[in-house]
Amino acid sequence: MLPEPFKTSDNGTFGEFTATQRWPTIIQNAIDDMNTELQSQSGECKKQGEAIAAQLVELRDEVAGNAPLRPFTHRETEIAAVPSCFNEYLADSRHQGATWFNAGWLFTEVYMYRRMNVLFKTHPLWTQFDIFNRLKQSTFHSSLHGVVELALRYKNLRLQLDKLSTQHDDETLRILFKEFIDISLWGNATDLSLLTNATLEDIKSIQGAQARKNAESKIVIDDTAKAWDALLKARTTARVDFVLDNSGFELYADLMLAAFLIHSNLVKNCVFHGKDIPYMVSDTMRKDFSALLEDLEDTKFFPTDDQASREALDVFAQDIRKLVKDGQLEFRADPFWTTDLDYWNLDPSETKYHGAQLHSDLVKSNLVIFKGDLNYRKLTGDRKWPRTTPWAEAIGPLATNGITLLSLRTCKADVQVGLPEGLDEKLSHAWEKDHPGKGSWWTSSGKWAVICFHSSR
Ligand SMILES: O=P(O)(O)OC[C@@]1(O)O[C@H](CO)[C@@H](O)[C@@H]1O
Ligand SMILES: [Mg+2]
Ligand SMILES: [Mn+2]
Repeated sequence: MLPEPFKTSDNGTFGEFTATQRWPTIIQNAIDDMNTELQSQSGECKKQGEAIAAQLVELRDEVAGNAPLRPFTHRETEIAAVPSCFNEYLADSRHQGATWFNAGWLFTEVYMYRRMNVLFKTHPLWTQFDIFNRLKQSTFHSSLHGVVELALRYKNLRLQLDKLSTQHDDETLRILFKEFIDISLWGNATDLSLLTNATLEDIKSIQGAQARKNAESKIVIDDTAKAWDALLKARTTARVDFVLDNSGFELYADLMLAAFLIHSNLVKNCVFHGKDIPYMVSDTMRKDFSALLEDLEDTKFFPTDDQASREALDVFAQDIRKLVKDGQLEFRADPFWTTDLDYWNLDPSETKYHGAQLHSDLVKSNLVIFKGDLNYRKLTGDRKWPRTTPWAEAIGPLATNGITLLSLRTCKADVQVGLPEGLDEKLSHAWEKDHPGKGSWWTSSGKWAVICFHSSR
């Protein structure tokens, strides 16, 4: 018998907190950004925008008032191309009486972003407007320091990668792989000290290893070595896929990892899977991918009077553009990724919303990297598994249907599996000290991470 998915009505859970406290705030932030945007609009555009803002207020009140979850109307479905999986869920006998604060957390959260998108798609002058764009861009802009630091490191390493791959210095490549995985995992410039413009010897040295140990202590499950072995087996012609999470620095770190894999001749090409609508506030759309490259080359967006830094940013952006032009890096955005379907549907059995299509393509990949917490929730069905449940059990059909996967997850939700006996109790006890009654929320704090691999080949 499968455990139930987490619900927004589960007392004392982070999911309940997210629904009741964070969702109204997220919508209010969107209303505020809309009102800011409207100050520079006029005429019909302003009129439509004001209508959207008013409907966002209604949506906020609907959520805050714990209203029933309504199906999308025929008109909304037609104009906004809403996949019918949402209405199917709401029509399902098991989900009758669903309200915002009493329904599946995963479904309701994804449904909320779809409800917001419908408001824009049903106003002709606003169909392509990303209400989260201002926030995405300002967040990336404020990460200038980490962006420049990483660009300098990369430029330094880039020169040495050719040598490493011809010398077959796999040990150094393995260490660098781990570095780039860690940076992609945390999606920010946490611990760049290991990639200072030190020589490779330094990185291999004792203090490099010590600094790495410190960063590693927060990674409570680490299958990096298994992913490394999978790449070594497929080296020089491997394909690696990234099911993306956030735009901005996290996407930048993912691009760094992809460039490292390709230029170290381990991997031939990478496929990035983004979102087709604005989603979870910060998730990556095609336009965010293009904007990131433009931002790197924009002296106003990333001002630096340091010539070396300026050059490092330009070199990286040009390197990525070349990989795209040469077909070694591809960006796709299948509608499946923004449905409420969990990833047990990445399987031949799911033939309505592209699950089967994506599965037949992803089995050709040597490694599918799923980034972030929401993807982890979808891999495990966001279910109330005991936290020691084996990873292979929690990912259901993905354990046997031929996809080789790696989840790089910073822990930001209630669901957690794969822990050794006793660890949850230990970390809950520690977290309880500063968070009375919320000890189990250590898995929702973003302070710990897991790197979970599985291959059925
Ligand atoms: O996928 P990400 O960006 O790592 O995290 C997504 C997230 O912030 O949103 C949901 C709660 O609103 C949770 O899955 C998680 O906290
Ligand atoms: Mg994330
Ligand atoms: Mn995200």
